[in-house]
Amino acid sequence: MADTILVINAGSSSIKFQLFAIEPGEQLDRRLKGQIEGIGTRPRLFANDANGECAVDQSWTTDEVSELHQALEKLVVFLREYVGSLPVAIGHRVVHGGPEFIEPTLVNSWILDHLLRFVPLAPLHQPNNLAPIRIVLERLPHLLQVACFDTAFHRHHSEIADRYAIPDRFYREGVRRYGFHGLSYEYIALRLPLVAPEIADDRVVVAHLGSGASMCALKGGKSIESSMGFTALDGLPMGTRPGQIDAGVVLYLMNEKGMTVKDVEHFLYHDCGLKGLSGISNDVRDLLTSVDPKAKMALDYFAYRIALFGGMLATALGGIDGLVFTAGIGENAPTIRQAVADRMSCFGIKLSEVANAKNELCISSESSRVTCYVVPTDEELMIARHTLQVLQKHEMPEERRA
Ligand SMILES: Nc1ncnc2c1ncn2[C@@H]1O[C@H](COP(=O)(O)OP(=O)(O)O)[C@@H](O)[C@H]1O
Ligand SMILES: CC(=O)OP(=O)(O)O
Ligand SMILES: [Mg+2]
Repeated sequence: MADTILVINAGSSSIKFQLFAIEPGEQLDRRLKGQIEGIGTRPRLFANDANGECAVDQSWTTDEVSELHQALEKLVVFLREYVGSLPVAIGHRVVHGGPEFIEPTLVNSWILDHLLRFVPLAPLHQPNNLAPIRIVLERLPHLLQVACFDTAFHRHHSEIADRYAIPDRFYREGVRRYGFHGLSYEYIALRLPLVAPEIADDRVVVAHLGSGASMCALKGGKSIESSMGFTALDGLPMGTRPGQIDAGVVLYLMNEKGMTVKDVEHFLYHDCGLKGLSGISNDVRDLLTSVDPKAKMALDYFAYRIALFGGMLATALGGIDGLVFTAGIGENAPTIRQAVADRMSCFGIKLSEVANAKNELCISSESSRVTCYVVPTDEELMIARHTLQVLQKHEMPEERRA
């Protein structure tokens, strides 16, 4: 079998993974795609092979797999049996790279310790992103591991976009508007010339709507502004996170409600967003099928905020030529896309009802001034590409390195 790259995207309750073979001509060929989901609730490992056939579908009790480490053990057992050989490298999604990590980086224990410093800035993601790296470093120290950062794609924002209106010393120590979902936006930016060439070089707003949700302003394929900031709490409302919120609310919770810092952190990451607003669920599928008026209100609120941020990003771009929807909700929920488009009709956005209902690639109507697309994202493929590039540099003799 060809050399392989394993990609791990370890989230708050799931580990997504993909295995790519490195074919001649440095082509990446997907061999496996799967996840362990429901860690701590209904743990289940499933994966499909390159033909979309089921490679594994296995469930455990919560006693057997109650947390990420146990899920990783199960994944290793499966990969060892199914694949046999070790990958030549593992690429990891790491949500926060802080001010320094602006490109994919080969990890050693020094780098890992450095990345641990960003745990407070991404408490829902960073510990889980780093846990598999630590385990592999301990057990297989010679296996190359590459960290690919969600923040990196946004690190070339202008200073004005990167700042908060707080004293400069905080900016210098790293209190900046980083932005996230960069691997997804980078993938979309690379797809646009292939699937939407007429807007790829222009002013495009991309809405990554998944469990975490954000929007990005792309100018000529480069990120110039994001709805997210210092942490992945800012911007759009999400499954369990509120998005933009007056800092005064946090002060109120602490001063008037006696909540501790930890209470507030838990509240903002786990109890707010669509879940808090609806009191029903954080999952858009549940809200779309619910007849409860609160579900409708939460979805209206979601679409309203997406449209508001769309307007903000269009201003940053000096206009808007394209609107792209991606990730779990963006790719699969026509009703949400329609509600966003209706609220953004002042920009000349008009969807084709038929194309939108079918989740087609181009969903705008002929009369729309802005071309609208649904472009499925692939953060794992982006990570595999980065990992391969780092691998190539690493393996090249010193004198041939750029
Ligand atoms: N068919 C669908 N219709 C509406 N929403 C969906 C559908 N499928 C998935 N989703 C939404 O997508 C979310 C997950 O998106 P995803 O991009 O996989 O997020 P993440 O990678 O952050 O876990 C789910 O929580 C659900 O709300
Ligand atoms: C950064 C972020 O919110 O990621 P996710 O969508 O995976 O939760
Ligand atoms: Mg995600």
